[in-house]
Amino acid sequence: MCGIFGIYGHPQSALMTYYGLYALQHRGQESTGIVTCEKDEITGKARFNFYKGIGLVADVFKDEKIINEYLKGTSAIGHNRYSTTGASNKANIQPFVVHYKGGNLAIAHNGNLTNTRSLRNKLQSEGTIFQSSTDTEIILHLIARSQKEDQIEQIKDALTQIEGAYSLVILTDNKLIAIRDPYGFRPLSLGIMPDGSYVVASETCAFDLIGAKYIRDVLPGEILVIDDDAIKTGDLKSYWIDKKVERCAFCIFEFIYFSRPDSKIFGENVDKVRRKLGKLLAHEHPAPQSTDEDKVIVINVPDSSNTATLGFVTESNKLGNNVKIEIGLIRSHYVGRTFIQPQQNMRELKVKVKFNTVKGVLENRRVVIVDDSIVRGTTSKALVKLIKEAGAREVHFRVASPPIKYPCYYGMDFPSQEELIASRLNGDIEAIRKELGVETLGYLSVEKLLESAPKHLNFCTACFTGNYPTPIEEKPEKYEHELNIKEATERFD
Ligand SMILES: O=P(O)(O)OC[C@H]1O[C@H](OP(=O)(O)OP(=O)(O)O)[C@H](O)[C@@H]1O
Ligand SMILES: NC(=O)CC[C@H](N)C(=O)O
Ligand code: SF4
Ligand SMILES: [Mg+2]
Repeated sequence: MCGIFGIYGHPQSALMTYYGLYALQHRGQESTGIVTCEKDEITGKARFNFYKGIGLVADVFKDEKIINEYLKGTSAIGHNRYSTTGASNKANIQPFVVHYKGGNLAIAHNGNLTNTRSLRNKLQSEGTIFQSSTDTEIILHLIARSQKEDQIEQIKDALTQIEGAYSLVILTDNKLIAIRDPYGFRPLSLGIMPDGSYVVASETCAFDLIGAKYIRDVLPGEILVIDDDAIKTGDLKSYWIDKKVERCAFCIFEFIYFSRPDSKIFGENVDKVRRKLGKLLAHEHPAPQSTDEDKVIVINVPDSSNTATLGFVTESNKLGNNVKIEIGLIRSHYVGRTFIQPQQNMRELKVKVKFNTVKGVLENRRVVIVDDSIVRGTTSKALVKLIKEAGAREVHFRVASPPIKYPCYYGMDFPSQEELIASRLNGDIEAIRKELGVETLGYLSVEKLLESAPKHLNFCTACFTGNYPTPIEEKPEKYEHELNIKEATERFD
């Protein structure tokens, strides 16, 4: 996950970044930060200002003075973090800002590197001092140590050494650079503001909020440079990462869960794909048959399964099973996404705090509940319990994605394989059904998942299939670079 944003050539770059990050809040809720580049009026020299904190965008930047007075400058980058390498602590808040032989440099990363261990060991043995326990910091050291003269060449040099998933925004004294790894795991889009300044963001919903127009995606393997020249001429320069890959591997989970339905990613509307997931789920695992006296009700798990539920219901009715869509769960909007909370004990509590049932709707009914995914099973188990307690006669669970059996090493903080319910129970659907305590359970197949997404694209499906598109010999672990694992993991208790 993680939300990244960048803007170049705008008088209110910090404010636009604030709004951009606000729209991307769903991608990371642990910490946030903004870096701006300000030109000194007299010397013309660039100065970087930054402000970062633990928490949500609106909380960290609560004091308006930070955006309006302190974070001056016409270019900026920002980051919302959902940690995948390194604890959820202050030292790991992005963007990272450094000063090196090429001037100021700031970086924000969405994704996860798969060769962090070997690179970090190598750099450390050569004397490098690390300030954080993230994978992202490695990129900075590799840029700074490059022997190349030209800054873009230094960046290219660094990128050929890293492996895994990375969508990046880099801010320098005179450029905004947007990068996507050659596999294109994570999305990154380019847009233009009405005043001609350029923006890049993880998802296009950030453009809608600030009035930017979507131009195109940053392409897999592309290093897109936006500078004063680009603003004047409209001619953006592209460079390419020197690494050939057999095929792209766009993260299909972006369509299932990560991205907002009002975004366009990988050139496709998320809403459209999500509806199709629901539609095909209705074909593969129909709701139990309704009768006129006993209509089956279908409920969504707000908000991430809303669109798939619509698809499921519309298709069920088309197929002749007259089900009724209902709002049976009410979500408190003051609780964050439970799944991205770092600690298990807090996650369970938050499911209860987050959802309540509408008893009048559920009482004595046969209920189909549609969710986008089951990871550990924490949410689903708790929800089934709540729905049964509300008096439902039967509960049928439908999942708009296949069973998650393998860990993700590319920017999704899936738990260890033992914690994944589908892996723990060896993919035995009947055993999962029993554990959830439902009458029937149906997951979408990998085949239908791929049918829902644009056919001409190549996707990563590793968490469902175990087919990792890149080498993963190192099997990176989130906390392996912490000096004090206990302290690092208990911070949110
Ligand atoms: O099996 P689990 O480990 O419980 O995780 C699966 C749940 O996590 C996500 O929801 P989450 O509540 O995190 O966020 P959302 O509100 O965006 O759906 C997802 O939509 C599932 O409901
Ligand atoms: N999910 C992400 O994109 C995280 C970015 C980076 N790997 C970090 O942990 O900070
Ligand atoms: S393993 Fe799953 S979540 Fe990770 S990049 Fe691949 S499809 Fe996305
Ligand atoms: Mg959910």
